[in-house]
Amino acid sequence: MLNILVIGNGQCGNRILDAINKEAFGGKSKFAKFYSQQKYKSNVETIAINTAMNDLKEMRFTKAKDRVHIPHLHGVGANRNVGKNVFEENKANIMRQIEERGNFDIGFVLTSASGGTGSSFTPPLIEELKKSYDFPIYAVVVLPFREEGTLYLQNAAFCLKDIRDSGVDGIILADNQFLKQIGGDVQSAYNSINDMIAKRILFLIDALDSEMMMVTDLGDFKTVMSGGAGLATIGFYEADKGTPIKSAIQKALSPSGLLFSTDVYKEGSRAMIIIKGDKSYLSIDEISTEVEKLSSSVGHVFKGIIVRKGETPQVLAVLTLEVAEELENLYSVAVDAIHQEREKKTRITEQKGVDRAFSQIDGLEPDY
Ligand SMILES: Nc1nc2c(ncn2[C@@H]2O[C@H](COP(=O)(O)OP(=O)(O)OP(=O)(O)O)[C@@H](O)[C@H]2O)c(=O)[nH]1
Repeated sequence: MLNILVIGNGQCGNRILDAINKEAFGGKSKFAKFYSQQKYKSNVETIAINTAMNDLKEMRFTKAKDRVHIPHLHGVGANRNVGKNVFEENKANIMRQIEERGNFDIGFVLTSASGGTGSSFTPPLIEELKKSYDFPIYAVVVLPFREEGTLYLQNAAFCLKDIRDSGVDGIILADNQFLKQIGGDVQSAYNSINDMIAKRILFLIDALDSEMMMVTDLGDFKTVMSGGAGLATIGFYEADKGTPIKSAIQKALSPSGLLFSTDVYKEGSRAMIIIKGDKSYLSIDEISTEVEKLSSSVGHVFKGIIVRKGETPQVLAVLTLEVAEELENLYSVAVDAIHQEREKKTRITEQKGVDRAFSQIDGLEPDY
């Protein structure tokens, strides 16, 4: 049995964590609190960390003892410098909360790259965890909608770089911009994206702790995640009875299955494909053909098969990337945003526009 730590930082991280708990407890919020029986055999400890009390209160499937409030106004207002200081001041408390949960085989830290709390807490938290423990830690990082504004874009660029420098064992990317194809209003898009991420992480956890016909284990996952440029994404597809397994694998690797925009055949570096379902669906020939197709373009592909009686097939693909064109696009937009913010600041200090307006009444008194 694996011991797994999942930490959700900031609003986005908290919500994805809540989606994981929802899925793990079978979606029964009322009962989950009382009968804390997870569906999965791994021991999964979840911790939500936030400066905003309201974000923590909003969680419906995460136990109160798993919600850690770090008092600082109602959040850090997308300011990563403030966030880093708040983390530093509260570091001992946060690390103690984690230490109390015991030791782990693997950890995940979930966050958005672009807000204040999650994006500034995650890099130093991972750094601290890496100093204190020797289990691998993976960051699951949500990139912003590109139209969310200059501050979010610049945060995303610096946050990702900070996470990469933190000693993290790999970064799994999910991109709101790419996933907004799901459609609907913002709240339902968030919920669907969070459910997508939760489902993939829980499948992975389940797979790493399962008896497989063809085995992939934590060691293989670590090898995949250490490939490429330290960046990865996850694809998933749940097929119905009539779908041939080769189409299910193709769909998991296609834009509709992935969390981040990439052509896996061009940008992939290493991969792990895990297929789960009743053995009547699992044609070894079809699986081998698809896996060979992928390995001929990306290099090494680990393959795992979990036989589950009566279940329709599901496919999970973890892919590390050698290059990520979409990330380069994001950085070029972020660089424009940083320049825009800087120019605005210079203009304000040079012109002192508002001060100039006020100075016109210097020395005057109202006359009634
Ligand atoms: N996928 C997804 N993205 C979210 C969700 N909530 C917020 N975001 C995205 O996260 C970014 C904002 O970060 P938050 O996580 O809200 O910020 P925070 O870490 O709580 O930081 P502060 O509120 O500034 O203290 C934006 O890019 C949002 O689009 C969510 O539930 N799901």
